[in-house]
Amino acid sequence: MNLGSPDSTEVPDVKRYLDEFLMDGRVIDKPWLFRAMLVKGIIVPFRAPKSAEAYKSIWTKEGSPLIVLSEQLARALDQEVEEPVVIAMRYGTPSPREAFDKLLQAHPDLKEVLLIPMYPHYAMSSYETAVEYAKEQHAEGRYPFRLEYIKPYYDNAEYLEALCESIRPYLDTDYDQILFSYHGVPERHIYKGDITQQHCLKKEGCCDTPSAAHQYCYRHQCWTTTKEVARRLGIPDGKWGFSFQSRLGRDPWLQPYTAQRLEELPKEGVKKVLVACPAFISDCLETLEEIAEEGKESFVHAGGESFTMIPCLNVHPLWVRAMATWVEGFRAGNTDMLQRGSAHELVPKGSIMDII
Ligand SMILES: C=CC1=C(C)c2cc3[nH]c(cc4nc(cc5[nH]c(cc1n2)c(C)c5CCC(=O)O)C(CCC(=O)O)=C4C)c(C)c3C=C
Ligand SMILES: [Fe+2]
Ligand SMILES: [Fe+2]
Repeated sequence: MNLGSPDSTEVPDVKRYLDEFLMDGRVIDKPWLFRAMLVKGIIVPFRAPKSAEAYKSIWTKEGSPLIVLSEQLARALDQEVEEPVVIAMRYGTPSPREAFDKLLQAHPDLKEVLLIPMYPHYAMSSYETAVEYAKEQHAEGRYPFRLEYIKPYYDNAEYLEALCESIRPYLDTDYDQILFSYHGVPERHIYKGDITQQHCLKKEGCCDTPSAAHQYCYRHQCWTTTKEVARRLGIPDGKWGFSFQSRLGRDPWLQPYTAQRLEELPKEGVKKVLVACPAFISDCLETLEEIAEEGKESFVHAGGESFTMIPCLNVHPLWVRAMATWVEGFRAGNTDMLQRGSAHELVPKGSIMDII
């Protein structure tokens, strides 16, 4: 299950998509009336034409890269495992319901479905909203099969191996720094998801200090993936960086901001940069347009000489194998990779509960 894209690059389709996306209370966590006025009155009308132009610059003849690559990944996994594989999207199509119906039509005796979120890290606005939406649609449809889902895999050995191998060839080139750029979230989301309510962004070095909060802390999980990849690939300190992209609005989001770092790096002597985006499994608008087009332009404009975006895992054979290993484990009754519960159920009332 991935995020989803508009049906086409036409402004009305982009408007419909942005409306569904941004009216999600786990993405813009404001009271419904305020959110509706903000999203329908300001963000969608102003953003849709710009987003449509951005989508046009990455769209392929088969459609949105995110959907096309998700479909290719499903086909590759289908070849690797005995079980049938279909895709679902959080916004747009195919919805989890359409995916469940398709599976059930072809396999009327279906007993269990395993959902693999295309998000290695837990965030209220990505992993949690996808899983909760699939759970809702599963319950509403009264399907005769059980639904289980893979937990965030930011520190999973098979995932990290695939990610490292997808990056390794680029490290043989002449580069000054590799920047790990993750999709950002508002800092507020991190405070809300802290099940201890006293750890995240409240203590110096919180992401390196053991805490029960880390099970649901997006920043900790992105930090862990970065440190593990750097360690496994032997990238020396000073040759890697960590930042967050795609900020929307004026509230503080996780920092440092990728856009700002790409302008600062040439002045710090980093003239040749590699950028990896591990929050995304499939290349999409945020990697192909925001990083490879806009990010490159601002880096070069600030004095950078060479900019290389490392593709996402997409259909990398080791990534397909990693997923196949989880499916095979599930088939054998191993529950290690299954998610149980969500931050949404654990944080004290008066925080995440407020958003609904
Ligand atoms: C408040 C706004 C947003 C939050 C929070 C957010 C979190 C978040 N998003 C992804 C993954 C993707 N986001 C993508 C596009 C996108 N994201 C937002 C806003 C927020 N995302 C918008 C408005 C858009 C649409 C495009 C635009 O107008 O900028 C995509 C790409 C989709 C595609 O079709 O290619 C992905 C993927 C994560 C992982 C995340 C939290 C961790
Ligand atoms: Fe996003
Ligand atoms: Fe944290």
